[in-house]
Amino acid sequence: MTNDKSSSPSFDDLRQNIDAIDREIHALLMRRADVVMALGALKKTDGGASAPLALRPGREAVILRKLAETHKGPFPLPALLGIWRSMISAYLHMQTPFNVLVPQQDQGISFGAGSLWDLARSHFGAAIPIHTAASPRAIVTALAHDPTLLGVLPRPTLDDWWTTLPLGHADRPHIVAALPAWSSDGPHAYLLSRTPPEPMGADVALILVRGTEMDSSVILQAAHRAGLDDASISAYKAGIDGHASHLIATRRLDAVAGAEGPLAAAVRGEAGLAGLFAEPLAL
Ligand SMILES: C=C(O[C@@H]1C=C(C(=O)O)C=C[C@H]1O)C(=O)O
Repeated sequence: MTNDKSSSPSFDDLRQNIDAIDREIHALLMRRADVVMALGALKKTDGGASAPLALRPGREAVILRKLAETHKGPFPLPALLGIWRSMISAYLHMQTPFNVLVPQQDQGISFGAGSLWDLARSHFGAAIPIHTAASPRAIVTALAHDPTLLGVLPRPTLDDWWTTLPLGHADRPHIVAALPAWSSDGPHAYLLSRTPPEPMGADVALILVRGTEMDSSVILQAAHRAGLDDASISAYKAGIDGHASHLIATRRLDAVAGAEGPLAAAVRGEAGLAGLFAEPLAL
């Protein structure tokens, strides 16, 4: 028989199947919420680490990387990663509420091909509040005053906000992630947070050097002498006041702390870690 009901499930059978799976997914999401909240409570009591933000950008990057490595089958990996990004942001917001700032993009001001708002929305998902700020620099200032804010900033070659990052004390805005989390052509934007940056496995460290040295090759030579053998200048800005800022990228995280002294000496200025980010996944 060709229309044997037992061998080919009906529309109803299949839809009931989907409903049962959806109930399981929902129950698992609620279970994950309980665990995340327990973790959030632990973060508040453990060693007095009552950070205003529970954000762990390194852990988030590791979760996505593992997902990309183990995924098989026809369901599109970007869709899967998008679900996880949205999920992680919502859980983070349950632990410690936060707001995201993106710079306003008026007509004529462009921070790259896409809009930073769209980039932020797809990174954080539907549930996270996003607001505009007057400028990228205004976001750096806002974060310095409010540790529950996150900022999505344009690439450093498109705007000089990075020259104003404070250096020195630990509780200051850092670059903690690159957006989007997966990309065929590298970062389009950086995520700024007061959360201290943490290594996550496939990282790029960014060192900000501010001083009087205008020649980037002098800075690079100093970086190489300091052990940053792969260092490259990722952005450069000369001021009208005879001062220049350089942003140096390196994967030598082990050498970063020691490099700051020699770099500061080379520019007769200051040098410090501007942040760390996980390389976007190249799918
Ligand atoms: C759950 C945690 O807190 C946040 C939420 C995460 C998640 O939902 O997986 C991951 C990292 C953190 O940003 C954690 O620290 O593990």
